[in-house]
Amino acid sequence: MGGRTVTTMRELHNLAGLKEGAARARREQRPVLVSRTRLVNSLDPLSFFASATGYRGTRNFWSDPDREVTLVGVGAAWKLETHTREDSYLKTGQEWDHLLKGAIRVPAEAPTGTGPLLLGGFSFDPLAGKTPLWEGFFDASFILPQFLLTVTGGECWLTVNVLLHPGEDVEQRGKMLAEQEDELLEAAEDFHLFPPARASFDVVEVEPDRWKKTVATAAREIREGALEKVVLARQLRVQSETSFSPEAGLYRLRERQPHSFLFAVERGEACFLGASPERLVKREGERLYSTCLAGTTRRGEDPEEDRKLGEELLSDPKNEGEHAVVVHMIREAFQQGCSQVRVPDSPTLYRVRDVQHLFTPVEGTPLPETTLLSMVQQLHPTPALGGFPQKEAVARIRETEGMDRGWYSAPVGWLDYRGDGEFACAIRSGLIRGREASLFAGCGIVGDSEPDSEYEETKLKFKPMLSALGGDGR
Ligand SMILES: C=C(O[C@H]1C=CC=C(C(=O)O)[C@@H]1O)C(=O)O
Ligand SMILES: [Mg+2]
Repeated sequence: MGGRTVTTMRELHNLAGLKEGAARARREQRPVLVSRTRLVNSLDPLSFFASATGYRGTRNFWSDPDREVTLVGVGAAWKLETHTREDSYLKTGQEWDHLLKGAIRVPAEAPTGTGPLLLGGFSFDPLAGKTPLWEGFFDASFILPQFLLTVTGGECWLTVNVLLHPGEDVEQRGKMLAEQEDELLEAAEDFHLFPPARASFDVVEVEPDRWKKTVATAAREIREGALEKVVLARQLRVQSETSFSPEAGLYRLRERQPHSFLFAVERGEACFLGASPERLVKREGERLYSTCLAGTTRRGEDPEEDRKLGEELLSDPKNEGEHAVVVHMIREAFQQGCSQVRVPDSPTLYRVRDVQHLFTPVEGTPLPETTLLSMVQQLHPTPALGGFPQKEAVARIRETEGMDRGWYSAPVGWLDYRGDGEFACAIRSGLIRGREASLFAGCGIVGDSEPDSEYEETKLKFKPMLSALGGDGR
């Protein structure tokens, strides 16, 4: 009884925004976006993701390492999917701005991470050849979710987005949305998340010897001055007898990688997911943030060894070199796009479950013409993912890596109507499609890189995803 009354009230409330939107759509003879945001009962965002089974293929999950904002989008009120060549960042921004013109928000202001926002990302290199592996993952692919759950500041918000076309029956539309919304929330509330069981699967390393040779050649050419640094990645092919599940993967990643971004991008039958410790760029009003994360060692068996390894990393010239190239490039990009750029003089350590990295945060105040996406364009790929100089390094990866990176190490994240949002570098990640998965890991190669130790480094970097698939964390 009570539930029905609330729904009726809400339908009336919804209708106000929808009617205004419909009138505008009719007047301007174009689609108008209406977004309504409201507080809902506390929900586990993963339950919301997992129970939205009717929306498979469009689901997106995102969380920053501090768990300040967790976003789960299901369904698509609008999609942007392009295989463009080089201007996909700016084109995405233009299309988004166009859609937002005349958009109606009820209420007009709500917390960051609510309201109309896009979830998705970009491919690593739009100029690279495409293979069936990444089918469904465009060079730019963003979804404005039909339903967006936002967990922030200890509260849960639900945003419903609808694109109204001229002449649409809003009463009918409003009724349908309210029903779908109720169904989704009820399903999420009733859903019980259980720790997923261990899984067994076969792992095949794709041409590890060839990869080591490519590393040796790259290091030699770097010593000869061809370029300063290149990041070379390799792939594991995983096969199981049963289908891999994105929700089980996210569950394990959330448990085991508390200091990383968590992301899952579902497109069609496939899901790209991971737990990356690396921020590409974040915009929050008048602040822009990035991080330089490059240079790696393992975790110790005990606190003493861990500390010792960390100290060795901080003073190791090879890793310092790998890191310094990244700091140099990101600092320059910030100096072009921002004022008041702040970069510490020396790196500290960033520790996650399987590795420790050299870490330098970067901060600035964006110039008036600087947008989140213009910074993505400036930065991606940083020398932590591509190399330096950027164009030469990416061309080198395209020619020699011999695999389709797709979205691995590319920008993945979100962007809202205010121009705020955040993109992570999609590393420690993998693509699952039914009973198959492809995992990716790479290393920054510099002049004194040794193929065997870089190979060991990739083994550590595969661990989060092997364990996310249900392996024992080999
Ligand atoms: C390219 C990856 O890591 C980058 C990020 C941190 C440390 C790195 C390194 O030490 O080589 C890499 O530049 C990856 O995990 O696949
Ligand atoms: Mg390294």
